[in-house]
Amino acid sequence: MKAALLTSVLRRSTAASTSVRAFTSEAAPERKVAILGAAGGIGQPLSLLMKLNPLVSRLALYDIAGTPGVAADVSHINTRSEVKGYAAEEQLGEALEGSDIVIIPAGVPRKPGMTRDDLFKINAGIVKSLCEAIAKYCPNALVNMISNPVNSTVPIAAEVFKSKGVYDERKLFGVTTLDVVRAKTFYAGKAKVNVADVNVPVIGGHAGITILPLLSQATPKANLSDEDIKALTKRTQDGGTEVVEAKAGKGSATLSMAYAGAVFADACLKGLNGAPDVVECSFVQSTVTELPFFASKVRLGKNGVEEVLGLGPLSDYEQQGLEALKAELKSSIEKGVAFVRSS
Ligand SMILES: NC(=O)c1ccc[n+]([C@@H]2O[C@H](COP(=O)([O-])OP(=O)(O)OC[C@H]3O[C@@H](n4cnc5c(N)ncnc54)[C@H](O)[C@@H]3O)[C@@H](O)[C@H]2O)c1
Ligand SMILES: O=C(O)C[C@H](O)C(=O)O
Repeated sequence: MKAALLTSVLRRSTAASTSVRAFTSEAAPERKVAILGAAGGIGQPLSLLMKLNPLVSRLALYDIAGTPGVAADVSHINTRSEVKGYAAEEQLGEALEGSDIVIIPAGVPRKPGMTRDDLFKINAGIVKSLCEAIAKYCPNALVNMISNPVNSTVPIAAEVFKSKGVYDERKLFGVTTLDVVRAKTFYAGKAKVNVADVNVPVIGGHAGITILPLLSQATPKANLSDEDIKALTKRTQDGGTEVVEAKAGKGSATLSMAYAGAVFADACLKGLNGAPDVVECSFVQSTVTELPFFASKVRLGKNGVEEVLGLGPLSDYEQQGLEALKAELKSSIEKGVAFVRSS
């Protein structure tokens, strides 16, 4: 959901004359979206934003605690989708059945001083068991993985799906949209352009130096110095830590992540519905580099990933950044694979 669409949905949904009919008249196909971890810091605002999306007809909100309240709350909003909350593990199957997209923000967030990899111990197991349920109840759904460390949780999901014989590489996405959201905001500020007009691809992975914004490809073009480019790159790589430190022990990015997750899920829905030229960056199975998973621009379609797009021309600085990120990304991917294979 791009900013303009979100604004227009919000405007229409708060207008006195708005009725559910206004949304159903858009004749979008039936689409079920499930959110796993729906009662959390990301899950709650993401549930709100997905409830506002007119492309969603059924919204399943699952968490291990707190979902009835979130579902009751969100369900009163005057939009098309029917909302149901699922609170206990025995309800997970029903939450997942018939889903077109499953969004996963379940798991623990960072505290100051932690890396995303420090979350592996707890989140790897959570993601593995949720993916086992997805393999059983909705093996054809697109999976939008938000839980960290994304560089490892996506390979974990792939291994689970492979072990269950349901892996389709076109349907598994690590959500790296927040890196793009940040790169766009920081670039717009420095270049003094309207953020709504800005595009910045971000490649690699989703942790520290594995996050590589391609500012040489940013549009609209601006004359930035090498120092500016370095500072923007570093700020994008450290954007998550900036929020973790500002929240001082109360978690990591939730609101901007919910926005980013809603943007990415909206793009997936549009792709499923056959909209042309839907392109977003995402961490997917890839042959763009020698690494088996890599974030780059991907074209989305009726089956998920339609095409993994190349990196385009890189500056010398970006080329160095690309070489520098490979070792860490490779080891995070291997850690995820080993976790499933050894369990
Ligand atoms: N990909 C990204 O760009 C990005 C951005 C921000 C945060 N994150 C990650 O998203 C995750 C969630 O962050 P948050 O701030 O929402 O955390 P949170 O603690 O506020 O919420 C997590 C929710 O997950 C639920 N949960 C735990 N185990 C579960 C299970 N087995 N099944 C279903 N739900 C379960 C919890 O009950 C909780 O409601 C973290 O791992 C965080 O690092 C990723
Ligand atoms: O930084 C974090 O731990 C959360 C997330 O990955 C982010 O980029 O905000």
